[in-house]
Amino acid sequence: MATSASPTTFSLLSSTTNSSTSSSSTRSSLLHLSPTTTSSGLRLRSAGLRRLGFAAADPLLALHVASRISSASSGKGVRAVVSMAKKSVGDLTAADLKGKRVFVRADLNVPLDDNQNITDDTRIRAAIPTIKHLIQNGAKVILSSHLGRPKGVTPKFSLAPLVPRLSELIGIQVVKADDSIGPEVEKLVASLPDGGVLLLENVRFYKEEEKNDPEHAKKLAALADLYVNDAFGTAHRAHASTEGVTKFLKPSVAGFLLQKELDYLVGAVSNPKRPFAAIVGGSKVSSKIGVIESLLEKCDILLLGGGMIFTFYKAQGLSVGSSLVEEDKLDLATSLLAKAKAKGVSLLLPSDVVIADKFAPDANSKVVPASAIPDGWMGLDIGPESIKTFNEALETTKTIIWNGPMGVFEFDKFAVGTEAIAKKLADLSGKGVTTIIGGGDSVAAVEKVGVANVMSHISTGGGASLELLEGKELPGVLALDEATPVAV
Ligand SMILES: Nc1ncnc2c1ncn2[C@@H]1O[C@H](COP(=O)(O)OP(=O)(O)O)[C@@H](O)[C@H]1O
Ligand SMILES: O=C(OP(=O)(O)O)[C@H](O)COP(=O)(O)O
Repeated sequence: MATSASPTTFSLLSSTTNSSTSSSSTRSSLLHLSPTTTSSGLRLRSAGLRRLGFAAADPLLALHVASRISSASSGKGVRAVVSMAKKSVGDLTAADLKGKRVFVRADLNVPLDDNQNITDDTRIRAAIPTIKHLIQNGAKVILSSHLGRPKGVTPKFSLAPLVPRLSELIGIQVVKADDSIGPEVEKLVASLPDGGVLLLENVRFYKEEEKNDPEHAKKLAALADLYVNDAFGTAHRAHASTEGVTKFLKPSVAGFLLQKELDYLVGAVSNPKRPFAAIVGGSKVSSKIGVIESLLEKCDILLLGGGMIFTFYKAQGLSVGSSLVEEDKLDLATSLLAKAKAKGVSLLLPSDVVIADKFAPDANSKVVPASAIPDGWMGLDIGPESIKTFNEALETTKTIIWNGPMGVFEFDKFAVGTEAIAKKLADLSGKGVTTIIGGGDSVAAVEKVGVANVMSHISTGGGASLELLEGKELPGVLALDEATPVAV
């Protein structure tokens, strides 16, 4: 849990704020605020928080944040709150941008099918407002992203398939580099016209990217004059292109998408309407299972699906056949089950699963109880009984955050659980429940069902939104320049 010792953090509030008694703790913080609050102080606080989107969302929450930062910075509350806002790309005008080379880190990690076709372009569309603002103000945009988790140069993880869609959405032909650093890239940058866009090759083709190697970050930075981070989906990674590069480029500012995501998620999830449910699935078990611990501090109901569940089953002594399992997380799974019980959180694991005899769209499949997965079979979706139980649990909620599909939804046979949950959330959204979907594949699933537009918020970051929910600081955000304090 982040303590917000630094006044410049951009994380969610502490567990006291997010506890089931959040509204009363918010009020008590307000009372604590009053002795140090002057009327001008309040105005400054409000101004700083409005920049983050708090004031419109919830004045009580806004003041609570002010109070918390105020106490964390020993009497320098007003200055701290104002400085907490990050400088925005919207603060940069033509005077700052014309003719300048701007390194834009986006998260263009979109799903591709076997023929390299984009199956969901949400993340590309989300990156467009920042790119357009820059080119309309005469900047030369050097656009970068990762795709997947390649080990070295891997053609199937090239960003080349993204060029046509990017060009169409931006409205100009995007030039593609075959590398992300080096003399060839430098030549392309030098020939880029004002208002032009150069897409670098997958930044993860260099292992130095994920190591956040300073020398590598310096090479990336050498391509540009200033930096914009708009990669919310990767803001929880301290990599060379998300964090290291900021040490060498000034100003380093937040893009519109990054700001929009933070504004919504910090506001909605720090003080959720209760009961508050989280649904966690997908395949990134090792990076998400840890999040469950802190979700147990914040949620009333926790539903688990996807590849996540088999580690829990195995930890309970069940056989899981050849399903996805993280052997080194078995003890953690056991302790999480115990913790949920102790905390009175309703942690639901699917009672039945759809199993397959191979990982393929044409696999033979059948529904079995979770306790009866035979050897040689793997669980690829939640079963009908589980869908019913999950739907009933969700009926009782007021806020739901969902990250990670319930099954291998890319194969029609194993998409039923994910689609049922997507439809249920759409239905509840129509009834006033706050529904937040995070993660590349989860969003793709919701798009596939055609219900994305009815959800309260579609987040381009799965892991990032969960870490924000945990109260962790996002390194990609922390590294950015603070906004200049505004006089009110
Ligand atoms: N039971 C399962 N076994 C293996 N993979 C699964 C299972 N359930 C879901 N998945 C896979 O999880 C992937 C998405 O996981 P993840 O990246 O964690 O989600 P997100 O991108 O929404 O954060 C999908 O490609 C899906 O096929
Ligand atoms: O797809 C992503 O994260 P997500 O699956 O948690 O939404 C981001 O692009 C980050 O990718 P990473 O988890 O390989 O660092």
